[in-house]
Amino acid sequence: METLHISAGSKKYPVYIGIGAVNQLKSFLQENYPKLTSVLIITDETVGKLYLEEFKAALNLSETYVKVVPAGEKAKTFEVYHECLSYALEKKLDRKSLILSFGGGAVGDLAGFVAASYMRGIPFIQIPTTILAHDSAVGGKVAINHALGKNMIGAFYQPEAVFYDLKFLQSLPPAEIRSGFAEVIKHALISDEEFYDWLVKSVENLNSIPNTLMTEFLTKGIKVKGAIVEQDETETGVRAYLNFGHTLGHAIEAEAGYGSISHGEAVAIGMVFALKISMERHSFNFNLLEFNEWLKKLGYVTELPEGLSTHRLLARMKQDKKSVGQKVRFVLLNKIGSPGVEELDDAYLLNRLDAFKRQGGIA
Ligand SMILES: NC(=O)c1ccc[n+]([C@@H]2O[C@H](COP(=O)([O-])OP(=O)(O)OC[C@H]3O[C@@H](n4cnc5c(N)ncnc54)[C@H](O)[C@@H]3O)[C@@H](O)[C@H]2O)c1
Ligand SMILES: O=C(O)C(=O)C[C@@H](O)[C@H](O)[C@H](O)COP(=O)(O)O
Ligand SMILES: [Zn+2]
Repeated sequence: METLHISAGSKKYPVYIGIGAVNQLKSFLQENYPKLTSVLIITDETVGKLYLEEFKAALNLSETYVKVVPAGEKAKTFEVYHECLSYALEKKLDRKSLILSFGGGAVGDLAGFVAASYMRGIPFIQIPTTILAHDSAVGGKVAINHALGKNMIGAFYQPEAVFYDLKFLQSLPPAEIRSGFAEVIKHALISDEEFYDWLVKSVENLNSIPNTLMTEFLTKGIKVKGAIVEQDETETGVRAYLNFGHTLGHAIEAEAGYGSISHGEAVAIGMVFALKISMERHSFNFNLLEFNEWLKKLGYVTELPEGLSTHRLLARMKQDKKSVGQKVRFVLLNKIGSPGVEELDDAYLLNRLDAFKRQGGIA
């Protein structure tokens, strides 16, 4: 079992990683919340069916309520958010209650935002169940989507702890493994060449990742994320680097319709595009062709989904949270491990998007 510590602003919290991590949750609650009045587990239909009974039995607490939300991006809506708040009020949760977010990134983002806003904030704990959530469970970005943009309504609100039990990952379908692994690639690309080279060398397919390898790249990824969050909790500077691949990625998710392409798969396309621009604008010596081939071998699509308008994608990118005065600000790399944020001109971006679309990616 590995334990990391994140210090974000005023909050310092542990991240427990490993098979069986969740078995420590009950004693953590007993030690740290002696006056706990009730617990609300927020989970989704899929995770609930697979693991809720086992999870509740391991917790074995009185005054435990459960809210099951739809799986995937359907959880990150105003309606579901409202339902969770109503449920918490009906069950009389108070400021000594605690929310347990049990699921992937969508559940974590939703449950965290419920916790952040219920009675102006009650504590919550992340119990991630996807590879992707090595990213989303750490760092305190919590949010729901708006038709006009991804994660547009939310807060920075840190969890009390993260219990990352890797046994849950065994039931992930291939598409979710792929989605989550994209954020691992992102963490490698923005942090250091050694991590990136090791990752490319070690991961030749996503079908049967040995536990030791999985633990190693997830732990490395969390370390990269934690180090950045510790420097800049609320994204006034370097935290934007964690958005590498996301400016186009989020635009694709919103344009295609939330949930019709997974977050990680959209980010993978966004990273290919961002790398291409990085190479055009900087003397960045990177083997993009090889990267693109590696992604394809792992099962990623590396071109824009069919039917998306580049004008509309640009309009979405102008609405991105990093934008200032409707000027698109893009995370680019000077080299692996050396990201920066650059303002890009609309006409230039549209031209590059059109070429990316026309050529079917980088080819
Ligand atoms: N807050 C952040 O910093 C941050 C970082 C990255 C991504 N995100 C957000 O996270 C979301 C994507 O995360 P995700 O892919 O984990 O989301 P998710 O919660 O939608 O999970 C993906 C799918 O896998 C299923 N699932 C979850 N755990 C499972 C398991 N153990 N076995 C089988 N199926 C399982 C879910 O039911 C769902 O259908 C996006 O909304 C994205 O915007 C947030
Ligand atoms: O933690 C961050 O900061 C990130 O940007 C991590 C991203 O992987 C994640 O998808 C995040 O939710 C995107 O943030 P947003 O502010 O662009 O919505
Ligand atoms: Zn992301």
